[in-house]
Amino acid sequence: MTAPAGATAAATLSPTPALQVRDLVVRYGSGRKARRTAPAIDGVSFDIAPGETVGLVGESGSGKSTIGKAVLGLQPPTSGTVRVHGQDITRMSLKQRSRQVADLRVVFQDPYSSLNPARTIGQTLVEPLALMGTKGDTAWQKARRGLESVGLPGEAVDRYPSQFSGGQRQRIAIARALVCDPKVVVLDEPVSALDLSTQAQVLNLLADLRDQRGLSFLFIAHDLGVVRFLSQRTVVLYRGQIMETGPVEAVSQAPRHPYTVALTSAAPVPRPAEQAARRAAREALGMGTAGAAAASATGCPFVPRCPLATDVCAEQRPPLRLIDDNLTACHHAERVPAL
Ligand SMILES: Nc1ncnc2c1ncn2[C@@H]1O[C@H](COP(=O)(O)OP(=O)(O)OP(=O)(O)O)[C@@H](O)[C@H]1O
Repeated sequence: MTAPAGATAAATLSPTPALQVRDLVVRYGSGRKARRTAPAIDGVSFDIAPGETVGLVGESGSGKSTIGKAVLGLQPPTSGTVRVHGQDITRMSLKQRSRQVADLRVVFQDPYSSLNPARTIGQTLVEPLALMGTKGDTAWQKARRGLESVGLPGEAVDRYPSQFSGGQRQRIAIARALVCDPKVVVLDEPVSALDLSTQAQVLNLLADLRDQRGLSFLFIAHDLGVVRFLSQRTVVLYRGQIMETGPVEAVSQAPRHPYTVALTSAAPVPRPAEQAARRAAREALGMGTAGAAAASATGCPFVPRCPLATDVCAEQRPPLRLIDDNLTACHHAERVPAL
């Protein structure tokens, strides 16, 4: 596999991906100002195979949600393509997508704002079905079965969102996403608004539904631990570019890129000694308080994190070079001492 130039690295390529993102560039705004600012997404490519879950991780502002929005048609890409089962959906309007692309659905982060409080659960579930041409009793039966498939009683169709807990609302949001039998679901931080025990229940439910139905998930999350639970592969994003991709265990346990190491070290850990070691690792990479100041002074996200880099790069983008097919890194990265 040959990765495109720059920071782009295509994840595993399957012959008929459920979702294919190619050379995606997204710039916010318009006109000269937009052209002068760095793109929010800068040449991202990855595939998701049928039945596969790919975890998209990165710190806040790295561009995870922008990729999710571009895939869902909520943010038009500046260039690049998004294909669902081979169908190029990049230039379709939202209306066209909702009618033609039954294969693609989303679960958002916040179960409190993603459900309309004025509608019953049943009305919320039959709406996407009606758009696809399923109406009347058939739609209501599907809605009841949809609720049962996420562990809620079918009679809940007559109730309102305010009558449910956060975890139950997220189950309803999952039922709404799955009621049209999609093949690909974008999960945009689906458990980050939930408490820990509810997170585990919802993750288990998602894993079961994926395995029963052969679903493909693009699973967006900050938390590598959460990603590890559900995903087969991980894509690590930083400043709109892919830094590292690979099997989830390899990326979590033996990250090859300094940014992934730092991201792993940001995940909460239970033991104080381990926490202290990880904090030291983050400082060594310049991702602690001191490093953040240096990074913002130069605009280069990697060189200030490399303890050996005294000849600080003045480039606005990281001086990336290809180490192998799946990995790009700062030219100083290999000199960062092993942690
Ligand atoms: N509507 C917008 N207009 C202009 N810039 C935006 C807009 N939405 C996002 N951005 C910028 O695009 C970049 C990527 O943002 P995005 O929300 O995709 O990141 P993220 O990784 O999802 O962050 P978080 O985890 O905090 O949600 C950021 O620099 C952000 O400021």
